[in-house]
Amino acid sequence: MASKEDQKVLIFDTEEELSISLAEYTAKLSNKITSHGATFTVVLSGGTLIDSLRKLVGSPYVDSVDWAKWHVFWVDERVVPKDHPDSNYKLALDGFLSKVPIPADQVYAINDTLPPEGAADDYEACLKYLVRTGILNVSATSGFPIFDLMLLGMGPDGHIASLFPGHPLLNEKERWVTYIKDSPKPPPQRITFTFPVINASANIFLVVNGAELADAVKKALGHDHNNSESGALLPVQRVSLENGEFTWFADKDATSKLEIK
Ligand SMILES: O=C(O)[C@H](O)[C@@H](O)[C@H](O)[C@H](O)COP(=O)(O)O
Repeated sequence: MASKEDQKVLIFDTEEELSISLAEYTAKLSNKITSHGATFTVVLSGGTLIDSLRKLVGSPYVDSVDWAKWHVFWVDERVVPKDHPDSNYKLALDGFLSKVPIPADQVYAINDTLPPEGAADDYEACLKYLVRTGILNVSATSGFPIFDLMLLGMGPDGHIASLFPGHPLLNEKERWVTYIKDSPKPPPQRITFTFPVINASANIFLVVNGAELADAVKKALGHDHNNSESGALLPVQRVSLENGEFTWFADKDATSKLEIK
């Protein structure tokens, strides 16, 4: 295990071992929260994250989790029909949600009949309604919603959610949910949580697998992470939890350029 001041980095020899640990950590966190009767609010990413969650829907974890208390959201979503191959909702339904008994009305997909602007407004309104009804807590300091767990992936350019390097959205300070129409990662039209919401999370598990992420991991976690000479921060480096725990789940390939002390 390595660590940067406020982050924990778990490094695994194989992706298989990573996925087992991810299931174990997720189930443990869920049980810790739901055993007190509370709901468990979980935010999913797209991409390979859903495959990394595969052990959670198998024994022993699938039987230990109180799925009835889960409320599921997306940190970003492509603005396509929910049955489209590019939909993060479809990806999660096929690979995860269809295998566990989370009540359908506790799974919050975007309104796929709206354009990006409307879909972002609608999703933000949904979150604000859930704050009013007590499903979501808000930070007393920032006023942004606090999710119990965000399960994130990262791109080779260090993007998380649909927050890409150099994009003005990185600086959004007011909105909870916004939209992008020129995503460098196809498809171009998406909605995404903003950094104030991501940074209000109680827990982030960031899953990084594969050698193609090694440069971004080195920049984010390496000893020159202050980037004094290597330019602007990567989006992943803008994760700075107000009052939460940020844990990296990384395989050996993704951390191959780190000098582990
Ligand atoms: O909608 C998306 O595309 C994801 O939310 C995105 O942020 C993803 O997590 C990263 O691009 C990593 O994707 P991979 O896991 O497929 O590498």
